[in-house]
Amino acid sequence: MVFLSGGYRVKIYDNQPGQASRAIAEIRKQVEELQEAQMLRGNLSASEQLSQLSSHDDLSQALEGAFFVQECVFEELQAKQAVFQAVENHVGEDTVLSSSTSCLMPSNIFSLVQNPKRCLISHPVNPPYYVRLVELVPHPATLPTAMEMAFELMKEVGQAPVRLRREIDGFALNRVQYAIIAECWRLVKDNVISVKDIDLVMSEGLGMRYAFIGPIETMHLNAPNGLEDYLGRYREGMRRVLSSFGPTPEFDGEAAARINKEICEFIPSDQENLSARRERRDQLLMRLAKLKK
Ligand SMILES: NC(=O)C1=CN([C@@H]2O[C@H](COP(=O)(O)OP(=O)(O)OC[C@H]3O[C@@H](n4cnc5c(N)ncnc54)[C@H](O)[C@@H]3O)[C@@H](O)[C@H]2O)C=CC1
Ligand SMILES: O=C(O)[C@@H](O)C(=O)[C@H](O)[C@@H](O)CO
Repeated sequence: MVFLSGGYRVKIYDNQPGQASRAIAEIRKQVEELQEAQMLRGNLSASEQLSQLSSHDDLSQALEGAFFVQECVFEELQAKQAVFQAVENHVGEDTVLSSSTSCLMPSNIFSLVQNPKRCLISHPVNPPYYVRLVELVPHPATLPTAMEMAFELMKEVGQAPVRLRREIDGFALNRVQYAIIAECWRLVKDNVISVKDIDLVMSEGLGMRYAFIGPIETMHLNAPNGLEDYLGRYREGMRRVLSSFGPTPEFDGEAAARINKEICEFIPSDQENLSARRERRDQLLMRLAKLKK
């Protein structure tokens, strides 16, 4: 949907028979609903965007003419390795091959690829149509031209790409996200705060600021004379609090059961309720994205 909004021809392949055509039906439904709600991205109408979309049960047909591949298969290393081995047989030397992986290292994913110079990670953030960040992470052999091409493509289709200078486990987004999750989990596990309230700490606290400015700029703006002033005021407190971070908590056992019970109390886990809350989330994210323009 993001690439369609940028006016590109998009060809979908899935190795489950019928899955790609089901995706087409779902995308058509969503694109038409977005246009109805005046939330459709890009300059083309829903019908113009959908005319650029096709599904294929044959991988070579799907790849014919492709200059960029966005792999989106299961988060399983062997599955991704097999996909890129197959894909490489049907594309030109210059076609950029990218993976959506959240956490698998590019040097592992592309380890079986003959020409890894054109391979990289382009990690979106769920839901990518409304959260525009894309992390571009190079394989050790990735050419700068491949990173540059992916960066320009993502900008062109309205995403917000960032570039990592080298691969690292979890990239940037999930390293930060998991550090936050670890401390939130610990505070709830240790009965310091409830699940609902720790989520409000983010959504009504840090998230309000981080929706517009990042952590470092927040520090810079939080003290009269900028970042150095902030560090002068809070360096000791930061050191003391950070030194209290114990080992990574276990995400299972009694704490997990209790936390799951609590979240299901304020977000009932019936599918209808979850779908309604996702729809509300997406509307708010789209309004926030428009506000930030
Ligand atoms: N959905 C999202 O918003 C985000 C997803 N990701 C990453 O994207 C990838 C996909 O995750 P989901 O979106 O949850 O998709 P999913 O796991 O729901 O679906 C994966 C699809 O890949 C297909 N597939 C599996 N093996 C295949 C093969 N060998 N050839 C062709 N198709 C194959 C399956 O039939 C299935 O339709 C994962 O690596 C995930 O970490 C990362 C960030 C955001
Ligand atoms: O929050 C995210 O989008 C990231 O942690 C991910 O990359 C995870 O894969 C997952 O949320 C994507 O569905």
